Amino acid sequence: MIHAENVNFSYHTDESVLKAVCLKEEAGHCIALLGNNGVGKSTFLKCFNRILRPDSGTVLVENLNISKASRKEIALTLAYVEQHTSSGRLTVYDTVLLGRKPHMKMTPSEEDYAVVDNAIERLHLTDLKLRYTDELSGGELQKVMLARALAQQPKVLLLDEPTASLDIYNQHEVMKIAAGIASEDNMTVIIVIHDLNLALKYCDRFLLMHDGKSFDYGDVSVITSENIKAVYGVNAVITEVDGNKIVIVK
Ligand SMILES: Nc1ncnc2c1ncn2[C@@H]1O[C@H](COP(=O)(O)OP(=O)(O)OP(=O)(O)O)[C@@H](O)[C@H]1O
Repeated sequence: MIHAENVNFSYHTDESVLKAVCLKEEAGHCIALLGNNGVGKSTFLKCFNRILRPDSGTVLVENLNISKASRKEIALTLAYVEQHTSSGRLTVYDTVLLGRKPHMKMTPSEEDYAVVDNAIERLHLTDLKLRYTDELSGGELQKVMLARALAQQPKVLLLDEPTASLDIYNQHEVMKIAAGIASEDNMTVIIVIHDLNLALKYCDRFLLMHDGKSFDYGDVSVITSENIKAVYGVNAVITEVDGNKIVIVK
């Protein structure tokens, strides 16, 4: 279970970026974090995993209070793939192996290697595993960082625009994998995403943010023309294709 309660944050100015943001959910859901540019989605993810310290409010993952947890406890609980990934000069394999750091003793165990192999296979990176990360395309690197986060075996996976630099095939691949991780591994996956139709196809919960606040939260029923107008300021119609809701901006 995750529970973010009344999370407030400002960046050294009087202006609040997050205003009492709340999010409570059982494990096993893939949650889309939606809202317009600058509304505070990335800031919320960073407050969630204590890269930033909220001014007030709490974040609980199961019984762990993130504001009081050690760095090791946080690394065993939360994995985060940031929006703009960069890499040093390591192979893909060694980069993914870094995800095992919180679990590792002095040297990697057989289990560590098995988890890394599994993450690499799950992201279809086997052919790239001996390549250096600074020689990959942006989309390939994005998938490597997701594999590293998976290798961490967290309870909560935080993904900031994971599909931003991916082609249409890989956008769907990554979202399918993210949704699969949530349902099959009983993990909570929180994804900042701008593409509403990708979110609708793969996520089962939606947090709509507006003006630094949680505007609405719930299953697919919260994606309505009214909410889209209120949050994004655009007129949209909602229709269905093959049982999936889709949004068409008028
Ligand atoms: N390091 C920082 N210092 C000061 N202000 C910041 C900093 N990072 C972000 N902000 C501001 O905080 C607000 C929220 O930014 P944030 O990146 O969380 O928004 P977002 O919803 O993720 O946006 P986008 O969809 O464009 O990625 C914005 O007004 C932004 O300018």
